[in-house]
Amino acid sequence: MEIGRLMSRLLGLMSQGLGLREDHLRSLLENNDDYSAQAHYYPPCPQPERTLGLRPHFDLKVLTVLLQEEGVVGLHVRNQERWIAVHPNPDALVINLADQMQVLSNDKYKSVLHRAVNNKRKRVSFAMFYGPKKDMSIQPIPELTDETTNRPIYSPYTFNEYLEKYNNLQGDEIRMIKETFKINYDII
Ligand SMILES: O=C(O)CCC(=O)C(=O)O
Ligand SMILES: [Fe+2]
Repeated sequence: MEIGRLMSRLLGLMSQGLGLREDHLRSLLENNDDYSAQAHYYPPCPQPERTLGLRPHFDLKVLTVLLQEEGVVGLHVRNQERWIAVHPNPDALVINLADQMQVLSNDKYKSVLHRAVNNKRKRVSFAMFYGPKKDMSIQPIPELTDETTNRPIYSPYTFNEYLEKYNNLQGDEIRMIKETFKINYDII
């Protein structure tokens, strides 16, 4: 399956980027992984500046592969207090780094805050979310932490616990879930 090959390659490169063995993330997620997909249809909007297609969020899983329709810009990523438009490239997929990758990497990688804006014309995008099964335990990879300068930033949790917190949070604010699992070293 093509998407499986792409994931395997990405996980290999991301493991190397962390200074780990190439198969580290792959073997962590092997037999613990899960794919889901979502198609988005953003209808034509007469006053696009007055609404959002998707409000700012972090993706929940590990990595997201996004296919964007050509000719219309909708995806914005947050970078240094600004929104940057990600122009569709017919020969490229967009890969978004999601929350569980940030936690596994002990914040060496950062999940990306993003949103989708509307346009006067319709837009379609297709997202494939790659992540852990619900019962997988998530915690900073021990090889990336120590007891001095690289202390683990998050305590272990199951992906299901993360999802429950996500589902229980309401309101329009950006949902900051991983932050609730941060270890407070001041009170230990
Ligand atoms: O439509 C887009 O470009 C963004 C979709 C998205 O962020 C998501 O499905 O999580
Ligand atoms: Fe997203």
